[in-house]
Amino acid sequence: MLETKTLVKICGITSIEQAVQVAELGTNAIGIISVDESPRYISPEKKKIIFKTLKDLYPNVERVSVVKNSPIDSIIKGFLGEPNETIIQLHGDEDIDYCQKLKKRIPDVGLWKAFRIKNKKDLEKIKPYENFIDAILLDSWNKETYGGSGKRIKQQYLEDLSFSKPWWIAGGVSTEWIVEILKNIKPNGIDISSSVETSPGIKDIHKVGLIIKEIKNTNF
Ligand SMILES: O=C(O)c1ccccc1NCC(=O)[C@H](O)[C@H](O)COP(=O)(O)O
Repeated sequence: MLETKTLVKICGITSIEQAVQVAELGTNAIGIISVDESPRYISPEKKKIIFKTLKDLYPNVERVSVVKNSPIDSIIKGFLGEPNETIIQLHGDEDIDYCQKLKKRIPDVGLWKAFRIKNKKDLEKIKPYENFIDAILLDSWNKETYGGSGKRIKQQYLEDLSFSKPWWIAGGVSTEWIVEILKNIKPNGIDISSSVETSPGIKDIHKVGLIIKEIKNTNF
């Protein structure tokens, strides 16, 4: 039987140097935060340079723009011409109508929808979206920020999950949690940010290497 490897996304990259180092370590996706209140926010101009560099050097690494409740026109404007991103990750309260409208405007860019899970009921909101998005990302809920909090989703909400689209786990993922995630939760991908940082937006490349290696080398 062919083994399917769990994918890795390193999110909140803010420089070309770190984008290239992280790509070299074997990540499958790199996220850039286009949410202006985030300490990891970078401008459309800088994002364009980073994604263009990744596109040229590591074309197989997904280039993910993370946005939150942005008007569709401002997402398109933020491309500064042709998009260099391969994925838009909607990390706010975007509804299905918004997803459909955005997809119509940019059919060649993948659409991932993040759901911030506060309770069991939040999981029930996902199914209706499934036909209108390309992947699901489950993140934790907290009142201070929409993402990058370092907080985990409660374990009890992560049992027996099944979706018709590939899904990613996010929120407080660190090396201590990887075995449990791979053995029992079994997402298609793992999204990591603050556990591998020295400060918001600055990654500890050694830690990034260790966690990617652990994910890629652990088999169940
Ligand atoms: O990272 C941010 O600062 C951020 C701000 C606003 C919306 C989304 C944001 N990040 C989205 C991500 O995909 C993060 O990787 C995800 O929330 C997990 O972060 P962490 O808990 O720090 O691993």
